[in-house]
Amino acid sequence: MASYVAAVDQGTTSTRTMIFDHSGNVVSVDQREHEQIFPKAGWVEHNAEEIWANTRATAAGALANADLTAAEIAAVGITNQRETTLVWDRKTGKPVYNAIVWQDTRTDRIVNELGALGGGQERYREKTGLPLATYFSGPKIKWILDNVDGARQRAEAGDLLFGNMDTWVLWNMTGGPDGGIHVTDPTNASRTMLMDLDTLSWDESIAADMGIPLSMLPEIRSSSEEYGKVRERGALAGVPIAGILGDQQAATFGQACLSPGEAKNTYGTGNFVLLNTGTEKVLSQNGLLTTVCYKIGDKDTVYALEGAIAVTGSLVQWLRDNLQMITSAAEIEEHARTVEDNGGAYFVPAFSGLFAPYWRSDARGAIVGLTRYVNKGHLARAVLEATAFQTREVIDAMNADSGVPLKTLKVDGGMVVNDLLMQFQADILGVSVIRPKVAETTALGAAYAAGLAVKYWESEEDIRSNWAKDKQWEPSMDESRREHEYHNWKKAVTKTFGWVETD
Ligand SMILES: Nc1ncnc2c1ncn2[C@@H]1O[C@H](COP(=O)(O)OP(=O)(O)O)[C@@H](O)[C@H]1O
Ligand SMILES: O=P(O)(O)OC[C@H](O)CO
Repeated sequence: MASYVAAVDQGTTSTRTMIFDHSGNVVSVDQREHEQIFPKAGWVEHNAEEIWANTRATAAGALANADLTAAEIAAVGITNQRETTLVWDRKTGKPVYNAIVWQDTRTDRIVNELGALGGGQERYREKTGLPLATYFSGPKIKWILDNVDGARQRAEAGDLLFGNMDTWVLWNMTGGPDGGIHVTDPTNASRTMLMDLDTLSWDESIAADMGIPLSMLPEIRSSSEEYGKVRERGALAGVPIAGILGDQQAATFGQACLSPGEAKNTYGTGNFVLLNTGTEKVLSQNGLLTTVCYKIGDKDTVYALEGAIAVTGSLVQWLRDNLQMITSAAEIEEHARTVEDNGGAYFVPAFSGLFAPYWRSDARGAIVGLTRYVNKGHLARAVLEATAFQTREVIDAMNADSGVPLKTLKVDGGMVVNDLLMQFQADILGVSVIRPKVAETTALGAAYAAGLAVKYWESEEDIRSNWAKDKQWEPSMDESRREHEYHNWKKAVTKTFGWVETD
């Protein structure tokens, strides 16, 4: 048996390949960022060919960094930014348009039109577990077919393929136009708004309403099984590709949230809280998504409730790149530490409208509570606090849906190195916040899915026993201040509603 398992993590801002050992420790990593393309206000795109080039480069880089060969890798898993939508030509492998990213709001009008059809919002919520929103893939596919010259005819003729980034990476890794396999898993498919959550198959009537030919949709397989082998020319040539999980579900798996009631929060470009609800599909009454958590081989499907928050770490990036107020993401903590509190300022980053629990596409960002007193330190604090307040809102919704208040929160992602944020998170939630030793839980989760399929790991118990705590933050804010701050935050949120006037 080969000694390691690899994972490709195709994220919103970068692509990395990581290699893990049997204890779940990181043996090697290679990472490349890709361009964020903003053609118009509210539009966000990626160049899919750049992403595929970065995938190839990081696979080779990760092997080289640890002086390994493909023969030492037992399996590779794929995890990815979810919902981001690509349509390409099956014969040439060329995308017909850039990938439309999950944060993109151009499908506003399409979403409103779909809501006006028979069944409206309720039909989508019951079948797919999702509210009608610009976030999901189906309306993005429709936009491409409606707006790219000739795309609809080519799709109807069977010449075009759709995929999220898992499918794009898998298809290319297994040969592209030369025998590439066109497959996805239920965690990704559950974010397209085209999959029936009970049957885990494409819903023909929803696809028909969106004008999407079924022939362009990938086959839905489980999250953990051998789909194919890496093509001979690839750095990982011959290695079985044996796991696919959307990145937030992968982090849930990598955090060993394997029993109902266990939850994690990933702090990346956005924040995503997932609560394992077991084999029961719970429909939220409080603005959360119902989604597939994972499906391991032919075992029963495990579901989750999800609080998806569009803008958290990307607000820090915005401060760095658009305002040049900081030169690195880490610098925000230094500024925030120059002051005791937010000075009365609250920053609601509704750049893509508001996701959970509001689902308001008419909201846009606002900073409220400004006076002459407010300085750079206060704003830095308000930026970090926005992440923690938004998390509190989705955890409150989860507690209301499940009826069982969360006692601890496992955290991971790029922002959890920020000590001030983690302490404020524990304070504003009133629960302990726990960071694991291996914070790369997304890639690790995909590696586990792949390693389980090839018997590199025996069972999910291995995942539990590999998990270890690094650091824990306990709440220290008094109750009245906590509730006062949270009240102000909720008031600030209402100020962003209705900014965009859609007809
Ligand atoms: N020290 C820090 N404090 C606050 N935010 C940070 C810090 N370091 C990184 N970030 C934020 O974390 C995000 C990157 O996290 P990552 O998990 O790599 O994101 P993704 O997987 O979404 O691409 C960026 O948006 C960045 O602004
Ligand atoms: O790539 P991330 O970590 O920003 O995650 C993006 C989510 O999957 C979007 O739903």
